[in-house]
Amino acid sequence: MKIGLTGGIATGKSTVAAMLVERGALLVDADQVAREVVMPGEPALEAVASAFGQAVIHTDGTLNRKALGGIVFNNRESLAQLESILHPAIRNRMQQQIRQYEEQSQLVVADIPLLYETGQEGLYDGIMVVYVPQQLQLKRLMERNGLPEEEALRRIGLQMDIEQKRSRADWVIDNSGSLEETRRQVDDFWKSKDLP
Ligand SMILES: CC(C)(COP(=O)(O)OP(=O)(O)OC[C@H]1O[C@@H](n2cnc3c(N)ncnc32)[C@H](O)[C@@H]1O)[C@@H](O)C(=O)NCCC(=O)NCCS
Ligand SMILES: Nc1ncnc2c1ncn2[C@@H]1O[C@H](COP(=O)(O)OP(=O)(O)OP(=O)(O)O)[C@@H](O)[C@H]1O
Repeated sequence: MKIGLTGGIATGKSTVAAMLVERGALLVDADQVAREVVMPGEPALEAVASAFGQAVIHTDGTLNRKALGGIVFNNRESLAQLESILHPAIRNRMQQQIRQYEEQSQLVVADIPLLYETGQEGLYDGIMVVYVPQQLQLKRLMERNGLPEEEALRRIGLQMDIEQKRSRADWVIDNSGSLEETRRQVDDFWKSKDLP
């Protein structure tokens, strides 16, 4: 079985993914794959450099993620342009990894922040949404990334509303309580699927 794992920025996808991995799932992480496709020598990095200029490339040839984030998270058109370069490469690489992992584990989890935004529900047997109310999402994002409220709200606003994601989910993990409470819900999911 392969499931998609999503939620909003800082709602706890990585936290829940780690719990699923502890129980034996194999994980494919879109944020990590997004880093792999822009390693030096990759065609996507060349395309990013042509589109955004040398200011987004460090002198050692690696991507300056902070500089690029500063551009695209403040300008929707630039973000759309970056996505049109990266998303096909990310999606291809993820599907390859998922096919390999399916031979090795009964549960493959694909952690994809923009799963609904990019219409990928149909690729999975079901979708798990990691949910916290927006106020708590804002608080955790500000604390983790050291962002001022205005900037954190802007980043949240770039994604589909978390309530909407929750209502579309096959399984909801409510991560607004303690980590123990979250782990209990992950365990319940595991048992409900008769996983080993
Ligand atoms: C702009 C980049 C270089 C900034 O890198 P940085 O290391 O600062 O952030 P990181 O990649 O860890 O992302 C942090 C969070 O930002 C959010 N985010 C990232 N990309 C996007 C996007 N296109 N739209 C909305 N939110 C996004 C996600 O919730 C993500 O978990 C990077 O986010 C990127 O390459 N984004 C485009 C690729 C993409 O869409 N990735 C999302 C997974 S499909
Ligand atoms: N149940 C919880 N209680 C308290 N803090 C939590 C809980 N779950 C997660 N956190 C904290 O909230 C922050 C966001 O969690 P996490 O990094 O797992 O989210 P994410 O959805 O993977 O984020 P992103 O979209 O940015 O990749 C982290 O600092 C994490 O330590």
